[in-house]
Amino acid sequence: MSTPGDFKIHATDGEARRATLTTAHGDIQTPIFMPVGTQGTVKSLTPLDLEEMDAQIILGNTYHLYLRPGDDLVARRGGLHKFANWKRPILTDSGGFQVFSLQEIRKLSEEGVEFRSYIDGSKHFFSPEKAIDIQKNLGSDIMMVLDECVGYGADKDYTNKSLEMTTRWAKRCRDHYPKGSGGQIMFGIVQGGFYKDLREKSLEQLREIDFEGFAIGGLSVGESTKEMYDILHHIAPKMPSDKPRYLMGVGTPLDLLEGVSAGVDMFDCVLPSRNARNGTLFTSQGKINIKRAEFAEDDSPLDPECGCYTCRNFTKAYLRHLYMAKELLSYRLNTYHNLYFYLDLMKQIRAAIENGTFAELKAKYEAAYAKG
Ligand SMILES: CCOC(=O)Nc1nc2cc3nc(NC)[nH]c3cc2c(=O)[nH]1
Ligand SMILES: [Zn+2]
Repeated sequence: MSTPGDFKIHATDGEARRATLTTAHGDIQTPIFMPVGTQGTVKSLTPLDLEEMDAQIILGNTYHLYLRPGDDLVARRGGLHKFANWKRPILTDSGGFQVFSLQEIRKLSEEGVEFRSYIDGSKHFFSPEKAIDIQKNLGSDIMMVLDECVGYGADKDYTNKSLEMTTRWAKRCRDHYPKGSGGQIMFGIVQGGFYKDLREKSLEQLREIDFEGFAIGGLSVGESTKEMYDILHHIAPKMPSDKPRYLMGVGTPLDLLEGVSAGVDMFDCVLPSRNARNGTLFTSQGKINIKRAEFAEDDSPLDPECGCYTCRNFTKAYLRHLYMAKELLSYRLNTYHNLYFYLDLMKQIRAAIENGTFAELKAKYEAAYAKG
C-alpha cells in the first residue's frame, strides 16, 4: 500500500527524472505541469475538459479561497475536491506570494503577515499556522508553507534575514501539521533570492525539516531568463534527490524543458491560461497570436501536430473571428488548446526521459521557439 508522499524514480536522463508521486487522491506522473485554478476553477474549463486532456493535478489558491467563498465554507461543503467536483490531486499554495505581490500595504512580522482583502479592503492576518489551517480546511493533497518571496533586486542583507524567517515559519508549519498526521503532504520552499550562497543556506536549513517535497520559490519575479536559469541549475541538483522538486510560477515551454534538465519535477504557471485570453497560443512550431490578420482566411488548424478538441474541430480563421468578436468561446477554445499543449509537452518529456532522448526533445523545441 503506497503512502501519500512516496516518491519513486523510474528513470533518469542526465539530471532529468521520471518519477511517480503518491497523493491521497491518486498518483502523479512527473515531470508534471499543474494548471492553475486560482478560485477552485481553471478558468473556462470543466473538470471533464481537464480529465480529457489528462491534467493530473491542479493548483488552488489559498489567499483567494480564504477571502471568497471562505475556507470554512468550503470545509462545510466537504472540501475543495467535493465543492469543485475535482476528483484528482490538488496543490494549494500558501497565498503568501499573492499577499506579497498583490498588496502594496501589508505588514510583515515574526508572527506572520497582515494584509487587506482585495475584495472589500477588510484587514486579515496569516500566521504560518493559519496558512496551514486554511489548507487543511480546503483538503488539498499538497500544502505549501507560508514563506516570504522577496522581490527581484532585494539586497543581500534583507534576503538573508527573510530566508531565516521563512525557515522559522516553515518549522512552525510542519510542527502545526506533523508528517503523517493526515493524508495531506507538505512542501518547504527554498528562498535566498539571486545569491547562490543564500540559496544553499536556505536549502540546508529546510532539509533539516521533514518535508515530503521542496519547492524553489523567489524565481520568475522579474529577473532575466539567464539569471533564473543560473540559480535554477545551481540549486535544483543540490535538493534532496529522493523527494519531488517544484519550481513555482514557471514558465514558458522552454523554461519547463530547462527546469527538467536541472532536475525539477513539478511546475505551475498562469502563462498558458492567461496567454490564451490575449490570443497568444503555443504550438509545436512556436508561439502565434491568433488576432493577426494573416489568419483571417486561414482554414488550417492551429497546430497540425496537436490532437486537442480545438485543433481537430476549428480553423485559425474561426478562432481569429471568435477572438476579434470577444466571444466567450474564444477564451474556452484557446485555453483548452494551450493547456493541452503544456500537458502534452510534459507527456513527451516523460517519454523522452524513459527512452534517453530528452536532449533531442529539448533541442527540437529550442529550435521552434528560438525567435522567443
Ligand atoms: C504559489 C505558492 O505560494 C506560496 O506558497 N509561496 C510562493 N509562491 C510563489 C509563486 C510564484 N509565482 C512566481 N512567478 C509567476 N514566482 C513565485 C514565487 C513564489 C514564492 O517564492 N513563494
Ligand atoms: Zn490544440
